[in-house]
Amino acid sequence: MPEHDITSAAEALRLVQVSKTYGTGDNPVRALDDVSLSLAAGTFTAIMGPSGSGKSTFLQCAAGLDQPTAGRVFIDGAELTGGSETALTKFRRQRIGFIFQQFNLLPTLTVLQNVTLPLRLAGKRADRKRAIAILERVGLGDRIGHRPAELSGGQQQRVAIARALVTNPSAIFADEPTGALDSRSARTVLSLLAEAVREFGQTVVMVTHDPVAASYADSVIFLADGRIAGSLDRPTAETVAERMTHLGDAVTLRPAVGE
Ligand SMILES: Nc1ncnc2c1ncn2[C@@H]1O[C@H](COP(=O)(O)OP(=O)(O)OP(=O)(O)O)[C@@H](O)[C@H]1O
Repeated sequence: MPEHDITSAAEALRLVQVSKTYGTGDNPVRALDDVSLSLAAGTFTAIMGPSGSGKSTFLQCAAGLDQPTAGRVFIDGAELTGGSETALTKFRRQRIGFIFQQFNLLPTLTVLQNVTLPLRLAGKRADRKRAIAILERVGLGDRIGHRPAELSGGQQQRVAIARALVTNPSAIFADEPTGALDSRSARTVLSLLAEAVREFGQTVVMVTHDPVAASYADSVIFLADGRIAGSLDRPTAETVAERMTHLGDAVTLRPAVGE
């Protein structure tokens, strides 16, 4: 029997009292303040909140791109925090997929080489067949020999999705993945992320400003002032937008007399 129980095996991400403070001395900024949460494997979660509420910091700490000042992060039951930088890099390569607003593809590599790169970096065989199958799945089977500059923004983001999926990671973190796209390309990208969750059981955590993008997720977690300020299951663009408006009120009006 494995030592960890079924509950923890079905948990893709756990944050335990995670805080992040930038700077020291007179003006420290507490960007994340004692955040605890647990996300089940095979779920699609959007992280939303006003500008400066800590969304990027949350993503950086949860995905092991930065170390929290306090607290612990677990991916798929394994602790991400507390190890060396080398251990963290290895952990990221083996267990985490990333999708960024600006795609972050390597311009000199072909589409196929970009997609197989994470496998090579993780010391695995560059499984061409698997990479091509995933590229076909995202509608780019006829573009595998092209360079990123020869593709539209939406196509480049689909390459980035294929690159994130190729290692079958425990969690995929997406930072404003539709921020640089027109609305039609954005819909395609969001549908692909939702399909990866529903059809392949992937776990996706996505930071976004856009209520329409958030409506593709199974649930939304709202941040305000570095703390979790609520959540919403089965979001629609309307319910998310409404909640965001009130979140803004709560943050800016907090010192005022309560309603
Ligand atoms: N490297 C840094 N040094 C100092 N302060 C920082 C740093 N990075 C972020 N902050 C501060 O931490 C807080 C949270 O920032 P963060 O970028 O996580 O917010 P955000 O919700 O992603 O904002 P936005 O929606 O505008 O991108 C802000 O007050 C920000 O100014």
